[in-house]
Amino acid sequence: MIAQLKEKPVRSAQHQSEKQSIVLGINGVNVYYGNNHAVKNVSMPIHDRSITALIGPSGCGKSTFLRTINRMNDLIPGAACDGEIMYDGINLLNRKIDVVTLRKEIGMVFQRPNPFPKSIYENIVLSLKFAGIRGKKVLNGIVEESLKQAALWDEVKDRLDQSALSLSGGQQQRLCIARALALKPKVLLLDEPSSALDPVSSAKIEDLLLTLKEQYTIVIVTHNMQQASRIADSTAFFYEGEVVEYNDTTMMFTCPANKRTEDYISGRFG
Ligand SMILES: Nc1ncnc2c1ncn2[C@@H]1O[C@H](COP(=O)(O)OP(=O)(O)OP(=O)(O)O)[C@@H](O)[C@H]1O
Repeated sequence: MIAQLKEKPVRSAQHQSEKQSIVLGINGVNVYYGNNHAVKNVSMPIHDRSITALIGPSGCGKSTFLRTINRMNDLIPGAACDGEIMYDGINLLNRKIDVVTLRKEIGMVFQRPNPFPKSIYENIVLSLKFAGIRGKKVLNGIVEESLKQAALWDEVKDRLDQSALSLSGGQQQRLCIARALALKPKVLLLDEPSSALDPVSSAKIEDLLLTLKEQYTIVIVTHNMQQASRIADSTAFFYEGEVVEYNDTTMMFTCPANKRTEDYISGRFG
């Protein structure tokens, strides 16, 4: 039988008191591409309504690990994983879980903005229809709410029927964030979401993430040390597939426990 993910609990004032509870409990996760052991025995907590940054040199397994959380790696031939990613009492790496439901709960935004070649409105509505949400009034409401959450509404409310491709890169990326938010996820995974953007658009994304963390749990891969130090509550330093250090971000950047972390954040390699 296919195990369904449980209904998402309603967020409430009581939920607020659990702010630092663990949303994703990651225990001994390994990921392989054939013989390449890309992620090695990774364990860490991901706390509720916080930003966790994954940093480390190119090829150290950050994106692979991120994609494993919502099972995007399943789509890669030859990829395999083991270990536990516990979410709401369920191991997300269990082959039997419904990945479509999982990806609604744990949404993903990629490095390059990838809107559909459709209108701004359709970009959000298509995912909702796919998720079985119907009714013009309901759909319109969610479109407005998610565009507002992504700090894009004021810029696009008078041109919802225009092509998403007519937006700037930064606007397109905020649209992709709105598209993910429309499905009301609990967790948002972002793989270098501002690396393809200019500094002004990048700053807008950072501001947006700081606002969104009041409601969502965010995990972000970034190459930008300043960005990690500005926005992340916790940071994990990956090196050759392992998490060498995981800590409160301020601690990691001011007082790294490991020499390799220190060398990386001070720009000696990577
Ligand atoms: N689709 C794939 N198929 C096979 N091997 C892959 C695939 N994606 C990544 N790898 C390998 O897995 C290892 C980790 O790569 P990954 O992209 O996760 O690292 P990363 O830290 O995110 O790098 P970057 O910062 O450059 O994006 C590398 O050895 C890479 O070659």
